[in-house]
Amino acid sequence: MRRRLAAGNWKMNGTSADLEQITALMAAHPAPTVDLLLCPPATLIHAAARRVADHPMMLGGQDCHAEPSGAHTGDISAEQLADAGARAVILGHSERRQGHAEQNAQVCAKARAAQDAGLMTVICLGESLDQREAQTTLEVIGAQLADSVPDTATADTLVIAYEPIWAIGTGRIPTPDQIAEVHDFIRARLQQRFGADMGSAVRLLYGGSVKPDNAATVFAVSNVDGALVGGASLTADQFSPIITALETA
Ligand SMILES: O=C(CO)COP(=O)(O)O
Repeated sequence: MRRRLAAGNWKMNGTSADLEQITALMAAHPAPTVDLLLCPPATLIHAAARRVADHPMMLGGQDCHAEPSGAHTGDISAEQLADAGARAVILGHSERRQGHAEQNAQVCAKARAAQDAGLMTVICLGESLDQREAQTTLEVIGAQLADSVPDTATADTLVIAYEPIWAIGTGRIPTPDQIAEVHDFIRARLQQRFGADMGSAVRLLYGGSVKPDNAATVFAVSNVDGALVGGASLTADQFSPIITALETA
C-alpha cells in the first residue's frame, strides 16, 4: 500500500518567526500516521531541520539546479539542499514553469540531480484553464509526465503532484471526477512506462486550493495519495486539520 503524504509548499513566504508554525505542527502531530513534508523557502531549511530533529517530518526545497555546483549565481544545488537538511525537493511547479520559463527537459535534468543527491522529487504537472477548456488536459499532462520524469526514477524517489494551474491560489477546485480522471490517467501512464509494481507504488498528490473544508472530499478520490498544499500550509492551524483528514481518509 502507498503511504499517504501531506506536503506543504510555503512558496516565497516565511521568515524565521514562522518557524514557530513548524514547532506547533509537530506538537499537534507527535506521531503522524502519514508522511509529512514541509517545503519552506531555502533560507529557512537549515533552521527548520534543527527544530524538526527526530520528528518524522521531512523538509524539502522548492527547486534546485541541475548541476551539483558551479557558476550559477542565485541558484541552489540539490546537494546544497540535502546538506541544509532537506530530504526532498519540489520540481516543475507551474510558478517555475511560468515565471522562469522552465521546460520539461530542464525539470527532468533537475530531477536526475535531485535523485543523485538522495532527495525525493515531487514533480508537478498541471494544465492551464485554456488547455482545460480546449479539452487538451490529458494530452498536456501526458507530455509533461513523459518528459519531466527521468527514466531512472524509482518508487521511493518519485512523487507526482497534479496541480491544475487554474486551481492554484484561486479557491476554485476541480470536481472529484475531474481529479479522478487525471490521477487515474497518470497512474495508468506510470504503470505502462515503469511496469505494474513501480507504477502502482508512486504516490500521486493533488494540489490547488486544498483547505481544511475540502480536504476530506479530495482524499476520497481514486488514486489521490495526499496533497501538495500552498496557502493552507503556512499556519499550523490550517495545515493540521488537512493532515488529520488524510490520516482518517
Ligand atoms: O501551488 C500549490 C502548492 O504547490 C497550491 O497552492 P494553494 O494551496 O495556495 O492553492
